[in-house]
Amino acid sequence: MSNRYLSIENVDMTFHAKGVESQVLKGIDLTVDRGEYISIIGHSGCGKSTLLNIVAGLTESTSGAVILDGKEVNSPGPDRSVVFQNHSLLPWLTVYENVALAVNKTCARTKNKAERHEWIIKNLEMVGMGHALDKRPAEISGGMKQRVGIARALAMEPKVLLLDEPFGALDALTRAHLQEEVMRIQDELGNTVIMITHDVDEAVLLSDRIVMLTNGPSARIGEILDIELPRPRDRIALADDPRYNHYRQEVLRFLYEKQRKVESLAQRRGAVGEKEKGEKQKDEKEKAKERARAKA
Ligand SMILES: Nc1ncnc2c1ncn2[C@@H]1O[C@H](COP(=O)(O)OP(=O)(O)OP(=O)(O)O)[C@@H](O)[C@H]1O
Repeated sequence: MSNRYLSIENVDMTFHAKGVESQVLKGIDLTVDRGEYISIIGHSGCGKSTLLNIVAGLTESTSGAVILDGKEVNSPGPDRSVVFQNHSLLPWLTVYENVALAVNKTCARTKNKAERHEWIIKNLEMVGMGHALDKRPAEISGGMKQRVGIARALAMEPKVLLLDEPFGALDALTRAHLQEEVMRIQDELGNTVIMITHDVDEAVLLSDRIVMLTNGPSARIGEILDIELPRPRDRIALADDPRYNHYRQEVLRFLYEKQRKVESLAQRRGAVGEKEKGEKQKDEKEKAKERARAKA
């Protein structure tokens, strides 16, 4: 049953930079149910991060609205925590202190000091970082930093977790481990998640729905694919599952079709440009001949 926990309503985004206006998003409509895992996929530069930033309240849309649990989103808030591709941990704080900073801010009224301490440890243990509480970011690997970032985001108990290519900077093995962790945590906590990814397998493995954006400018939602694979999901078993491969093909087909359209548009523009150039050269030659004739 749909409960429209989060709704993105007719969102447009136009940037104005150095006197140039560029429309990035046009008429984005999407509703997300509580506990749903949504991936957003689309070609580079189409506006995925812009859309996520609008939901996060970091960017104000030109028109339209984002409604979360009955309230309009107008600014960043603890009900939406964001994990970026490159960790945003404070380098002078330890792993524990990085999470504590967020927890002390968001749970000051709901948890006493001892409860907050337990909560910080619990969230770090959930992502397998309970052994490194006193390490500073420079002393741990990229994958570990992302784990801490995810623990920090989860510890804030957000209504929506926003993940902007959270595994994009990691090697394949670390990436796979973290995907497993996120699936396990998702099964346990039932978070509502919106994740940007470029990775088709990752999108199919983790999502309930994949939202595919058309190429910009003025990107729209091109298609939405329901991923009806039972959970928990096992990547090895899914590799031979015809449904899994069908979903992969669907996303790839969408991305390649969009790419082909862009290429043929660019070729057409190039051909038109060449034709115009040729005609201009012909005109100039004719004019030069006329001038020569007039002189004679
Ligand atoms: N603050 C801004 N001012 C002007 N233009 C911007 C701003 N932020 C983003 N853009 C432009 O909006 C377009 C979409 O950018 P965005 O980062 O949302 O795309 P994306 O799909 O997330 O890209 P990628 O997959 O490469 O990360 C780009 O052309 C970008 O240059």
